[in-house]
Amino acid sequence: MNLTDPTLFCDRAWLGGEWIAASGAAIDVTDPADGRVIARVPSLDGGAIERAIAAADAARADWAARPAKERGALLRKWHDLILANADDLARILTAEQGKPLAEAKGEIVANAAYLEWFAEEAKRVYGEVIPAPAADRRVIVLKQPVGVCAAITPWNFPNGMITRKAGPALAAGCPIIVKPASQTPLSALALAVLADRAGIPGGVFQVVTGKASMIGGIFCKSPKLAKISFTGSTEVGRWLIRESAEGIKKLSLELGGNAPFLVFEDADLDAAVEGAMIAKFRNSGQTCVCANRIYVHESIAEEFARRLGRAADALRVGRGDQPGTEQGPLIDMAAVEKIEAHLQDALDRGARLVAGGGRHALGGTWFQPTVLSGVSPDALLAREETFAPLAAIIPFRSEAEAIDMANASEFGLAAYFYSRDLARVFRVAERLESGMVGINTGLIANEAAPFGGVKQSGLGREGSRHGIEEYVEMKYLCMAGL
Ligand SMILES: NC(=O)C1=CN([C@@H]2O[C@H](COP(=O)(O)OP(=O)(O)OC[C@H]3O[C@@H](n4cnc5c(N)ncnc54)[C@H](OP(=O)(O)O)[C@@H]3O)[C@@H](O)[C@H]2O)C=CC1
Ligand SMILES: O=C(O)[C@H](O)CS(=O)(=O)O
Repeated sequence: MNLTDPTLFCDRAWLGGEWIAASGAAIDVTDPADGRVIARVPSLDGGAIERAIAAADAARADWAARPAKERGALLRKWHDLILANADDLARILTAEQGKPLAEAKGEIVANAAYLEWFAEEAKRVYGEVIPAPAADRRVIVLKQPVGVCAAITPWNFPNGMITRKAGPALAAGCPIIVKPASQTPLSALALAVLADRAGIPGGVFQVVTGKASMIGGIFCKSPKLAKISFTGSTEVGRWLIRESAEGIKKLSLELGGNAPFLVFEDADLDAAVEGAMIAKFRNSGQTCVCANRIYVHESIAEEFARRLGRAADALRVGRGDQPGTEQGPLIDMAAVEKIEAHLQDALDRGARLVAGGGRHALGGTWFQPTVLSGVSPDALLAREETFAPLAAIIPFRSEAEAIDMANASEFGLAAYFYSRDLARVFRVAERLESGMVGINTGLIANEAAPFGGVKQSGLGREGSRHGIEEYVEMKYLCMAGL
């Protein structure tokens, strides 16, 4: 990997301030570009997970009692170390996840910004003094950390999904235990090396690796653990709700999406194509906010398809660590099989192939950036998240029809639309059923904005001043006889 600092490549779990090497059961970490095993990380047993929770619980009071400014300073130091080591972190990320190096570095830098943001927000967790209904009373609201938290994170953003959760948790005064995806634990462990270097206590930020259902089960049942923040599939999100029901855990869930992308007849077509390329093909189509259903007004649908197809054909497909690569491999063969099923279903229902259309000549899990036009609104891909580089163009006749089709989904994470008509911009933005709407842009996430969904796309928000509220409880003090 040619790391400037080889100590960032770490294959041990970070538990209570100790590095735990694999002894017995282990998880192979592979490079999706060639299937080569690049590391083996421990598959911890239940006892180790309980020890991590105990270590977090032991660290809880001291961490919560530290002045917010001090917690913020440590977060800031961690942020600075991440930026200083961004090139190495990007190499590790690309090796285990496959995305192009430039995108990997983009993920790291853009999401380190959440640490910087919450380092500042730590100082602004304000309580309230509320005018009381009686003269002898005072109503005061304190905001206090919820307690020990766990984060379960996915493989598509192995670095960013951790800083987005750890930033607000640590800022609010909560220790956090991270269970990264088994396919991409090395980015999480590199972050732990830097957290330790920044001076964040061992029990306050931990990374455990192992069997997901076992670890998730312990998180859900432990009375010492107050909250779980999860990003991943809706299926696992539902499972976490069920498993944690007994102990009434707090949950933040960032689940599946099925983003509609609407292009109206008054749109700037070049801008819409550029936005669709980002919203569809970033991370090879493996983001939860990826455009999955592209609805284009029938008067411009063919022209839009032609331009999008040309742009998709021009994408440079290759290994993420090769200069100039714009599209890396998919994470695994299951992802390849899913895109094939969605593609075949759309073709069977009459769609026309504009670009790509199958596995890439590179073999493995590479897939050609693919564009379809004339897709039926009933196609499988209109109902299920494809999570792969398949852009499906579905023509529409009227604004009302476009909005109805966009909202005909149980998901509601992101939506996008392109229009230059100001009245339409407000009308459509207000009617779309999603937590986030990109208007004349295909890129919406940033640390200052509340990221999250409605309907079955999840619960809670990450980023912005609202993000830290997920990690604090209100306590109301009722003062009488004054
Ligand atoms: N919202 C988003 O950003 C994401 C959405 N997805 C969607 O989900 C689909 C499937 O992807 P997949 O990776 O399987 O997603 P999962 O939801 O299975 O995985 C996400 C995380 O949850 C963990 N996990 C899996 N099962 C459990 C469990 N029972 N209890 C606790 N944690 C668990 C995984 O661990 P482990 O890796 O060890 O199994 C991983 O850390 C994708 O095709 C996509 O549609 C996927 C990833 C991110
Ligand atoms: O897949 C996700 O979780 C997000 O889409 C990542 S991003 O859009 O915020 O970069």
